[in-house]
Amino acid sequence: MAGEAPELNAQEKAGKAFPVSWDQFHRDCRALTWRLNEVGPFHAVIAITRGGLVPAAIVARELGVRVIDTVCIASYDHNKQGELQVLKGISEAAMKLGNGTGKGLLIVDDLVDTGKTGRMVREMLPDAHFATVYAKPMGRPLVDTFITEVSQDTWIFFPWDTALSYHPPLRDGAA
Ligand SMILES: O=P(O)(O)OC[C@H]1O[C@H](OP(=O)(O)OP(=O)(O)O)[C@H](O)[C@@H]1O
Ligand code: HPA
Ligand SMILES: [Mg+2]
Repeated sequence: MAGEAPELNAQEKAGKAFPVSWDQFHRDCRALTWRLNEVGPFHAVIAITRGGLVPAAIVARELGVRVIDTVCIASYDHNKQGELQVLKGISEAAMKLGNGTGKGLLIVDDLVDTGKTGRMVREMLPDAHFATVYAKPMGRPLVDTFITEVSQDTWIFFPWDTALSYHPPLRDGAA
């Protein structure tokens, strides 16, 4: 409608960009594992797909955990959050390993932003340990262990969503 402010998506609201390289991400996952090593051992890792798959693989490798399950949740269409959709729940085998409550299980995701996704998985596994590589203030209280906090108005660009590209020099008007 005329005069109404257009709805801003998360990235437009964010404004600040925090690009993460593969190398940085790998180092941050290793740093996360150092902290998790003090908390475990864990019977299994539960990756929140898709973003949690990459850190879950690295963390599981470092911790020597061979059982990895997924909980498949979609909410962001590019950078705008919609309704949460559980596309696949936690498997019966993983549920059994966590005694039905998640005890001894490690949930891994790439980040918490509003915390909606994390909250949903916590409800499924209330006694599990929840770890993310990055955290924004709104989601932070939901996470047991994380490595780097960024402000709520920052948008994190993960290496699997980005590519190297030409950047014009400052004198040609680059920001
Ligand atoms: O704390 P929240 O505001 O809920 O946001 C965090 C979630 O959003 C992203 O997943 P997304 O739904 O984009 O799916 P993807 O992992 O498949 O990219 C990210 O990987 C987290 O899982
Ligand atoms: N970056 C990438 N994906 C996301 C973010 C973010 O900052 N917040 C929620 N999903
Ligand atoms: Mg995700």
